[in-house]
Amino acid sequence: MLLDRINAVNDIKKIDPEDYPALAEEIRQFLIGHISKTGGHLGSNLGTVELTMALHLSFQLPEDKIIWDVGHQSYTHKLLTGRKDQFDNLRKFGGMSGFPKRKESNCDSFDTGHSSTSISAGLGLVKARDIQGQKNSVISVIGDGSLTGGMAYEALNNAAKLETNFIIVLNDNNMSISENVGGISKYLNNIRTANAYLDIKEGVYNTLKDIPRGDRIVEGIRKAKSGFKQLVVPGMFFEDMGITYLGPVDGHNIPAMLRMFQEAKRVRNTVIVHVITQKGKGFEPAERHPARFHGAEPFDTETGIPLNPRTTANYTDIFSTVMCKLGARNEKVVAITAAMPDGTGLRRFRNMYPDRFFDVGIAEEHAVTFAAGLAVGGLKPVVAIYSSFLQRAYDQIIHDVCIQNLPVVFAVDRAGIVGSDGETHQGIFDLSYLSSIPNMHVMAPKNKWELSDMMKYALSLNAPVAIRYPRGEAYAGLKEFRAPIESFHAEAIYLEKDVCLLAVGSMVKTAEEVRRLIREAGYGCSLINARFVKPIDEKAVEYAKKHHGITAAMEENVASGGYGERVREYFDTLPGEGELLNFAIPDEYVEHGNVDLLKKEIGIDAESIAGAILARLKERE
Ligand SMILES: Cc1ncc(C[n+]2csc(CCOP(=O)(O)OP(=O)(O)O)c2C)c(N)n1
Ligand SMILES: CC(=O)[C@@H](O)[C@H](O)COP(=O)(O)O
Ligand SMILES: [Mg+2]
Repeated sequence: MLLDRINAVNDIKKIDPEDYPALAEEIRQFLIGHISKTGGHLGSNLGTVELTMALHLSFQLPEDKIIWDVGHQSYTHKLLTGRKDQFDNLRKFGGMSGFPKRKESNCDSFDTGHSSTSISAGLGLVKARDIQGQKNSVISVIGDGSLTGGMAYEALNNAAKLETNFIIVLNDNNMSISENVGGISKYLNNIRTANAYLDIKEGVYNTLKDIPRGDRIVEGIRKAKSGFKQLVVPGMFFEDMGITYLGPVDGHNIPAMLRMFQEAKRVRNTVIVHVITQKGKGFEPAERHPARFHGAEPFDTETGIPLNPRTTANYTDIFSTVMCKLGARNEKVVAITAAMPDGTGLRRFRNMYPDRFFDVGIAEEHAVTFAAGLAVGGLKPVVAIYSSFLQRAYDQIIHDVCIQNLPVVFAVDRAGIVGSDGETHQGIFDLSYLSSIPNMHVMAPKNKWELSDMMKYALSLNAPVAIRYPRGEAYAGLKEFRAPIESFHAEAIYLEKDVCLLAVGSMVKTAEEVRRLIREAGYGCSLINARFVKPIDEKAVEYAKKHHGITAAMEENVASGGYGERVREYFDTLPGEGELLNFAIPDEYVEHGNVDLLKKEIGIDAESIAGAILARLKERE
């Protein structure tokens, strides 16, 4: 096996060039074999095998710096930098991350996870290099999807005036997670098509040259080609900015890329190398369904069929269904996604109401201000964005939506611990960052029915509302508790003495288990579903304080600025013996791993919470 000879960075340079195709094939089989068991970002990694090999052959790591945009395509890079043995624990708690991590390897030069950051970070590394008189290369690898993000253009604008070498590799597979969208995607498509056209022409020239008077015909065509070239010359958009454009080059042809990277190294300014790759290459199901294999759960390597198909609805499914119903009821309802029509469940809405659906690309900031414009224009926008990606649009939420008190509904998916994607993707800040904004309403459903009810309620409010719900299975318990949503009121589920649990969203399910354990220990226990995190229901807090024992505020969010802190602000002003304990995520980042395991680690699982409450009750007795 060629892979057996790759145990450390730069070992690839010892491989005979004739063996590169065989090595690429071994890497593909390795990735398919491992990701089929652990899950992970399959399609993007299969597409970048040769590209990564060419980069590692052309540059000297760790001195040269490669920055992987998003970082979900960095598995081959991990393999080629001595991390082969860690793939069994890919994205598992304590195991190797699915993204580049500087703490994991000195060959990972910048941590990523969110898109469109690589050019800014790369430019920073270039400037740091130049100021310190260093000579290394800096290479930012960005996908065509990530090139729809505004930050990439801010960085290109800045990089255009550079007078030293900075290499940007545009990894163009004509896909974001789903189909790529917008003007830039169309522009890149034109380059690809024109390139294919020019290739065909080369074939025609060669044939014509061999026939009588063929030379003169070829000359005529060349002239026509020049005119054509003026219209569609590859990369003029970048060239006009002052950035050198090279390519396009076949991203599965290692010798061609090696030549291109040598040329790129000689450029004395910012240079874009446009590389064409195929997402999912080498695994037929992923080639046919690139969106499905973008982020894969464990699957059968023969068929690509998931090993553990889902049998229950998740919150995204519920949101998807309710959006279709709301769209039918009210034609002013419009839906916006930032490049996640599948992840957010909006594809069905798009299929039913294509004119009222907008995929704006990986552009969360724009999505929010665009929604504000739609609201001012008289429509009812619903913006569906994952909790951690919505962090991008904080100013837009304040400046464009909330100051004007506009009726924009934020469907905040993946709120809470998301699991294997780790630090960059945990949705653990939204309750804090949203609750601190005047005019904003923040809600969280306890179960699948409540998500539907909250969506309907949110659209009836003439103000900004955020509804946050977690990744994964929608809770189907507590069905019998479905009191209508009333403005800013919590929902009483069980009322007893001793202990009172005030739980937010996903934590209501945990609270049921906490309550069971507390009652088993001989205490009474109330359970209140908070429903609103902002404004908080003060009556519920007053009721909680009447318990002489412990009140526990429970949330899947950081403690700082979260629900518990808001409760405490009021709780401490009230008379009574009761004591408040906050159960939330401590002031640290939560790494990747199984969700239940992570909750246990940080002490927000049922056993930990019940144990802490019972211990405190005993101390008080
Ligand atoms: C700010 C932000 N929004 C959304 C995402 C989710 N996301 C991850 S990869 C991806 C598509 C990236 O497309 P591209 O850069 O072309 O890479 P490919 O997956 O095609 O390899 C998206 C939308 C993200 N990581 N960061
Ligand atoms: C890399 C990235 O940001 C996305 O692919 C993300 O991993 C999707 O997460 P979900 O699997 O929760 O949709
Ligand atoms: Mg792409």
